[in-house]
Amino acid sequence: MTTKHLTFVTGNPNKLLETKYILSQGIPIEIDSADLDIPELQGTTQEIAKAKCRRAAELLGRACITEDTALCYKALNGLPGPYIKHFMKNLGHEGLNNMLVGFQTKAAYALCTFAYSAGPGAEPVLFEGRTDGTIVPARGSGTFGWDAIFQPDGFNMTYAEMSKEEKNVISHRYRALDKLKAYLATLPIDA
Ligand SMILES: O=c1nc[nH]c2c1ncn2[C@H]1C[C@H](O)[C@@H](COP(=O)(O)OP(=O)(O)OP(=O)(O)O)O1
Ligand SMILES: [Mg+2]
Repeated sequence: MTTKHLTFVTGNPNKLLETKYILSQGIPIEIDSADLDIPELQGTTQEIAKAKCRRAAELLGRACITEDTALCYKALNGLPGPYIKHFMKNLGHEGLNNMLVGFQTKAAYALCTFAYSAGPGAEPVLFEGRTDGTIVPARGSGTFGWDAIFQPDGFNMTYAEMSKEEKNVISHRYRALDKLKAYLATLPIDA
C-alpha cells in the first residue's frame, strides 16, 4: 500500500506525538506538522473546530488536519469545554479541582474533535471522540495538560498514570482518530 502524507496543524507537541503513534497503528500515513498561529473562536466545539481547520488550510494552501480538545464538567453543563486551555493555564490542576467544590458530581468527559479540510475553501469534515471520566486530585506525571486530574471510567489510574499504550487505546483522541482513519482510507493517495 502507498503511504499517504498529511499535515497536522498544531502547536502542541504532545498532541502530535499521540496522533502519530495512534495513526501508525492503522493505515500507512505519514504526518508532518506545522505550527501556525490560528485564532480560536468562541462557540460550540464544532464551530470552533471548523473555523480553525478552514483557516489552517487557507494559510497552508493545501489539505490539512487540525484538532481541538475540550474538557467538559457535568456539574457545569459542559464548561470549561473548549476553553479548557485558558482554565488550565490560569488555575492549574488544583484550581480545576476546586471549581467542583460544592458540587455532588465530579463527572467530566474529554472530547476530541479532529477536522479535515481537503484544501483552501473546502468545508472541513469533523471526527469526534469522547471518553467519560471523573476529575480527581492530580496523580501521575504533569507533562500533558490536565492528564493528571482526569480518571477515565473503569480505571483506577488517571490518564497521566497510564502508559502510552494504555491511554492511546481508550482516549478521546484515539476514538476520534479511529473515525478519521476510516475516512482517510477512502480518500485518494496524497489527499
Ligand atoms: O489528551 C490530553 N490530555 C491532557 N491535556 C490535553 C489533552 N489534549 C489537549 N490537552 C490540553 C492542551 C490545551 O491546554 C487544551 C486544549 O486546547 P487546544 O486549543 O485544543 O490545544 P493547543 O492549543 O494546545 O494545541 P493546538 O495548536 O492544536 O490548538 O487541553
Ligand atoms: Mg489551541
